[in-house]
Amino acid sequence: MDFLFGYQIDSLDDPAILAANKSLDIGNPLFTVGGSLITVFPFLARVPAWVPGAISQKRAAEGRYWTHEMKRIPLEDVRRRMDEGRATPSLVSQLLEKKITVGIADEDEHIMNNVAFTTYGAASDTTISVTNTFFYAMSLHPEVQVKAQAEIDRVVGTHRLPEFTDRPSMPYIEAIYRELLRYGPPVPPGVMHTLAEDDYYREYFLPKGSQVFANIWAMTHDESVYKDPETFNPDRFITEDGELNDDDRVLAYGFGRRICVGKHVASSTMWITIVSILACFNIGKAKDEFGNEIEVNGKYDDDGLLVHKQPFKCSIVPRSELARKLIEEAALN
Ligand code: HEM
Repeated sequence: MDFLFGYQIDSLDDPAILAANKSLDIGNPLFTVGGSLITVFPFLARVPAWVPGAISQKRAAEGRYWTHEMKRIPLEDVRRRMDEGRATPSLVSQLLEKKITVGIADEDEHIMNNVAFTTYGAASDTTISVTNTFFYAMSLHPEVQVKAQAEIDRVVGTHRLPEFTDRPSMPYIEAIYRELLRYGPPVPPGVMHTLAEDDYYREYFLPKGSQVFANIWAMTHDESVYKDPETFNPDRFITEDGELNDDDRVLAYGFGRRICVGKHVASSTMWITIVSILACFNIGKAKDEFGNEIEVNGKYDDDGLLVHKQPFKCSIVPRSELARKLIEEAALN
């Protein structure tokens, strides 16, 4: 929101975040085949919302309201701050600036507003889902952390935080990134595509206009490609010589011309998150008041499009005094 609108979020109760969550919670299930009969029988979309049983229309109307709010709140905020001369640079503020100085078409403004909102919707839940899977996987796999931290200490040392220039020298961290997106793709069924022309899949004829899903989950859990697919194992991406193998497809970003346009941002965000956290913290199982380890809840919530880890307890402690200082310095900067 900062990058898009210069909108500062101080709490999860922020009205823009509440509106975004409502919009996505209502909208995501409608997006999937099982989520609404309309996706199976498109003619049902013509049934008015007042008809008894037209649940999807009512949900769609509710979703439209929250989507409108999700766009209105940060947009009005950036306009107000520009009027008061205290807007920070952002995608939308730059466009509105341009509108005042050289003028832009209403259509362009409309597009930019929708791009900013779509980007938020597409970027937030996916990145958060992978981050939660990361904490989950680390709580269960101390041996992965030991290897990762040995690599970080060898390449970065212990007196600074990792930087993007370190990325090529860290095959094991790269393998963790790849394995996270293989093990827990945030959009397991992929996003529905519509065929632009007639096609065949094996002996099946698929007429133009058919809606198809490329099942990301099935591909990333295909036993013939990924042995023991339910196990979190970054080493599957490492060769015997300790180098990265050539499986750099990251299927979790989808396919074709509608492939995730944010995949490079996502890759950088996930990489710096993984490496910075592992540089500074040890993650493990939480303990109860008697010192016994609390089992980690392995379940995910699934709205038919996106999956999110259910809440679980874990322990997150600084690796050392030096790490604590690095964290404090980073927080102050
Ligand atoms: C780990 C993080 C992410 C994952 C796993 C992910 C995954 C996906 C997937 C599966 C699609 C649908 C692709 C298809 O139709 O085949 C998609 C679309 C999209 N993603 Fe991402 N995404 C992530 C992060 C982001 C970020 C950070 C941004 C923006 C900065 C973003 C922006 C978009 C947009 C705008 C689309 C729609 C593209 C279109 O329909 O043409 N995503 N993403």
